[in-house]
Amino acid sequence: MIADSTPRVLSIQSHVVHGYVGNKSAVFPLQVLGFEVDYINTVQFSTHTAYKHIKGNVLQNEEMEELIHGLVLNQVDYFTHFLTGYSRSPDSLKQIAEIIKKLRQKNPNLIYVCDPVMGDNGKMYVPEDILPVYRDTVVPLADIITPNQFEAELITGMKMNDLSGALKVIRALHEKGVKTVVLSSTDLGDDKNMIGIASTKGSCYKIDIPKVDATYTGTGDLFAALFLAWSHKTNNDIKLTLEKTIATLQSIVNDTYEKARAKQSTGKIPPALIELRLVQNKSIIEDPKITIHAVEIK
Ligand SMILES: Nc1ncnc2c1ncn2[C@@H]1O[C@H](COP(=O)(O)OP(=O)(O)O)[C@@H](O)[C@H]1O
Ligand SMILES: Cc1ncc(COP(=O)(O)O)c(C=O)c1O
Ligand SMILES: [Mg+2]
Ligand code: NA
Repeated sequence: MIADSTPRVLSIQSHVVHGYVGNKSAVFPLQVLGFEVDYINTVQFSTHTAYKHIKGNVLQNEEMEELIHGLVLNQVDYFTHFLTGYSRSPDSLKQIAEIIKKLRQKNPNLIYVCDPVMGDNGKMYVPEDILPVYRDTVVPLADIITPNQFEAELITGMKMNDLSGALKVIRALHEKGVKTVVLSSTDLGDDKNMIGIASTKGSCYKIDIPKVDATYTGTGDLFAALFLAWSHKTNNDIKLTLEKTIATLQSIVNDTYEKARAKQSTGKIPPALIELRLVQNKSIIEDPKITIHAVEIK
C-alpha cells in the first residue's frame, strides 16, 4: 500500500455555530492547503464572545478524554501536527499537555503548534490561573508558538518596548525549549503598521503589517493555522512562511473591512459585520500574493 503522505492535523479549539474563530478559523484554510484536519471543539457557542448574547456549552474534560480514547481504540491517532488555541480552564489546558505526550508516543516527530490565547492589548480574557500552565507546562512542549505581544510578555514576565526588547523576549521563549517563536503582532511599528516577528534556529525576521482600522476576532486562530500550513509546505522556510501567512491575512482582513464598510460606512462595525470572509477568499488562501517582504533582524 502506498503510504498516504497527506499531513494530518489534530486541532483542539473553540467552535462557533455562526462566524469564524477557533476551529472555524482554522479548519477550512488547513483543508484548502491540503491538510486532513480532525478537530475537537472545546466549546460550542452560537457566536464568539464579543457578541451581545453568548449561548452554548463547554466540553467537559471527561468528554474530551472519551473522544481521544475513541481515536486511540480505533487506531486513528496518528497525526503529523497538533494545533491548540483558546482554552477556558487550567484543567483543560493540563489535559492538552497529556494529549500531546500521548500523540508523541504514536508519532515522535509530531509538530505541536500552540497559540497561547490569553488576551490582547493589555487585557486577559481567560482566567488568570491559565498563565502558569502555559508558562510552565504547555509552552515548553511546543515546536511553534504564535503569541501576540501581550501573551509573549505574560509568559516571559518581560516587557518589549523596542526590537531589542522583543528579541530578548523571543530568546527567553526559545530558552523554554520552543524551536520556532512567532509574535503574530506587536505595536513596535509606527501608527500605520504593526510588526510581526518570527524566529527559529538562529534566524529572525520581522515584517510590516499595515493596520486596518477595525477590531477582528479569529485572526489569531487563522494566523496560527496558516503558519502551521506554510511551515510544512515551505519545509520550514521561516521568511517565506511569514510572508505567505501575512499576505493571506492582509488580503482577508482588507476584503472583510471593505465589505463591512459597504454595508455600514461609518461608526464602530458590529461583530456580525466583521466576521472573517474565509470562504469568499478561498483562492487567496490557496495562493497568497506576497506584497510585503520580511526582513532579517539580528
Ligand atoms: N486591525 C488589524 N489590521 C491588520 N491586520 C490585522 C488586524 N488585526 C489582526 N490582523 C492580522 O491578524 C494577525 C493576528 O492578529 P493578532 O492580533 O496578532 O492575533 P491574536 O488574536 O493572537 O491577538 C496579525 O498578524 C495581522 O496579520
Ligand atoms: C470562543 C472564542 N474562541 C477564540 C477566540 C480567540 O480569537 P482571536 O483569534 O481573535 O484571538 C475568541 C475571542 O473572542 C473566542 O470568543
Ligand atoms: Mg490580537
Ligand atoms: Na497570536
